[in-house]
Amino acid sequence: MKLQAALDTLTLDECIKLLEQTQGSIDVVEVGTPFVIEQGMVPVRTFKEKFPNIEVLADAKIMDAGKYEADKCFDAGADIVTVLGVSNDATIKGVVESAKEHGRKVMVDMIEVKNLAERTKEVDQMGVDYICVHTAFDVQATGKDPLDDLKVVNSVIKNAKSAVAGGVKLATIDAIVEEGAGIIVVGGAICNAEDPSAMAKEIKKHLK
Ligand SMILES: O=C([C@H](O)CO)[C@H](O)[C@H](O)COP(=O)(O)O
Repeated sequence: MKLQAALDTLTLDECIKLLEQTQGSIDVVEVGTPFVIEQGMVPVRTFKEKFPNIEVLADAKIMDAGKYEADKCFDAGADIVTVLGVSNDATIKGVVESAKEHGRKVMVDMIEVKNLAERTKEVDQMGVDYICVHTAFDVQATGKDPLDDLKVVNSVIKNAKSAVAGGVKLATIDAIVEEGAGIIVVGGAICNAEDPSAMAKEIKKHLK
């Protein structure tokens, strides 16, 4: 069970400080979508160079031109790239092809997938590594959390590992750990904490 820190709002210097102070706690560092929009692949290259033992995930949320866009992320040093589960199968297969060529991994983000069980079964046949349930940031305010979706995915998944994202925090981590997931993604609960490093270490203690 890995802890993925989703770095969406910190500066590059703040991220580096966090990773230096938490060595051993953060297994996967996510260059979040807002960070990619702001700085492209610069953080991916920087993290890979400075922290070769931490896996780097580029949260590109690819929706089209799967192979072409995934190539860009993997060439920059990403170990894992995200593609949206609502994308066409051809897009997901393109990302998988790129990952196989580079010897890297694919996470399918199931954000806003309506037919979750059905789509999970389909995507699970495409050679992807992780299938991630994800309560959208814009939906979290309604009180929805990703635990029920995680149960759905865990009940049908056969090949890939599950992952979970969307408002995960200290108060909800134990129920998620109990349900089980290959990767637990935590963003705001770490980045917005008074002491992000201490929070990352505390959350890591709850993982199996
Ligand atoms: O992917 C994310 C979101 O769509 C914004 O780009 C976040 O990284 C992901 O949801 C984890 O962050 P938190 O929900 O704040 O834990």
